[in-house]
Amino acid sequence: MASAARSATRAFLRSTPATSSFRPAARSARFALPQGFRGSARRGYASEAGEKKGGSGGIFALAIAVAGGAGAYFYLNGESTKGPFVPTKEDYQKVYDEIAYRLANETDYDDGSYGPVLVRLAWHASGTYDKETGTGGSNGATMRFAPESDHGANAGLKHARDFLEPVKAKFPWITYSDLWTLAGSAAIQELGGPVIPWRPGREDKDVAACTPDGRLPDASKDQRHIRDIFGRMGFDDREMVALIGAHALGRAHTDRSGYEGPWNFSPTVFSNEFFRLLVDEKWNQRKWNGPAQFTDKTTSTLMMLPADLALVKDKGFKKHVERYAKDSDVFFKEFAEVYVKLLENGVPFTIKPEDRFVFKTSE
Ligand code: HEM
Repeated sequence: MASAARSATRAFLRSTPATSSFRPAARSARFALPQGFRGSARRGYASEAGEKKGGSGGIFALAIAVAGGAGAYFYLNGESTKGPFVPTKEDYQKVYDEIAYRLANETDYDDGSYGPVLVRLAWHASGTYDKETGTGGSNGATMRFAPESDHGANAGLKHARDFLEPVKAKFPWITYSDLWTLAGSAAIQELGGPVIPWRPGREDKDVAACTPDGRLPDASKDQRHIRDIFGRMGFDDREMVALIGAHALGRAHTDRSGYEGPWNFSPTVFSNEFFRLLVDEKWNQRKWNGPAQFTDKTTSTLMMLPADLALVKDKGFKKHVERYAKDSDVFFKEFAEVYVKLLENGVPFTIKPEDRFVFKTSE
């Protein structure tokens, strides 16, 4: 398990902040400049960022154009020998390392990790996809703008967006939509989950591309609603169940969704615990003033949403819940496949699926 997950879990169990681990790999990533950000190209970037121009080279950055899905920057700084900056897999690994570094060190949040809320950001950015119209999805990062940022379902995701701002500042060539999805993949890996192959190619869109409210699931609803919402994105029963298994991570917050509590005792470790508890535990309706939710009979400290319990009420869903509860390897494999699909729906990639990047998880 990655050290971020381990330290965050300790923090949750002891309710004390985890000591941050300082890894040499992450440390070098922190100070590394991406390929192409040296010499004149770097000056071009500095000038774009508003720093004072200097030297005799004249205008350093005449134009910056984002080329194609790869998010390549052209630095037309008067030195025609310099080509466009096209990020390589190694450049994206540096972005991954920076996110992993921040996850390991920014532990004064929730149960000790921003990982779960990053997974939710990537999901809500992607889960607006409509296969009929081709609208929504991760290609656009339109949650940067109101009204989408103010949609009830997106409450609390500013924490995740703000967490990633320093990463965007350090690697300005990456689009927000690539950054948010890469962060979702990185968080799954760093919290002990499966490898999530990833490819770049998303472009940021403007406010006009914001999706209408109501495309994300409503936790108070049942299996019919789940099939409507996830069917619209192109998922089948098995894929829907696997995806919702991400509720092994994180917790609900009264000031965000109105619900409260974690789904299991290790909310910063990716596991099949969500399914095991759905099958093995008895869930009673919680008596409180908040919205209808369920609590475990054994400790009364855990939580299930009405939509979570629909997964064991419905026969078509339940058989997958039981498969995943029994076999964590099967869950990890099928989750990885469907999370990749979620993050890629509607994106016009130029990179082929077989050339997806596999990022190295932190030691
Ligand atoms: C029927 C489908 C789903 C419903 C109704 C649902 C609903 C919710 C709700 C109400 C919360 C609590 C938000 C808060 O108060 O902070 C939440 C959290 C979360 N959801 Fe879902 N969700 C669904 C599917 C998914 C999927 C497909 C994923 C990822 C693949 C996911 C990942 C997460 C994560 C990681 C959290 C924890 C966030 C945190 O700790 O801040 N959910 N979800």
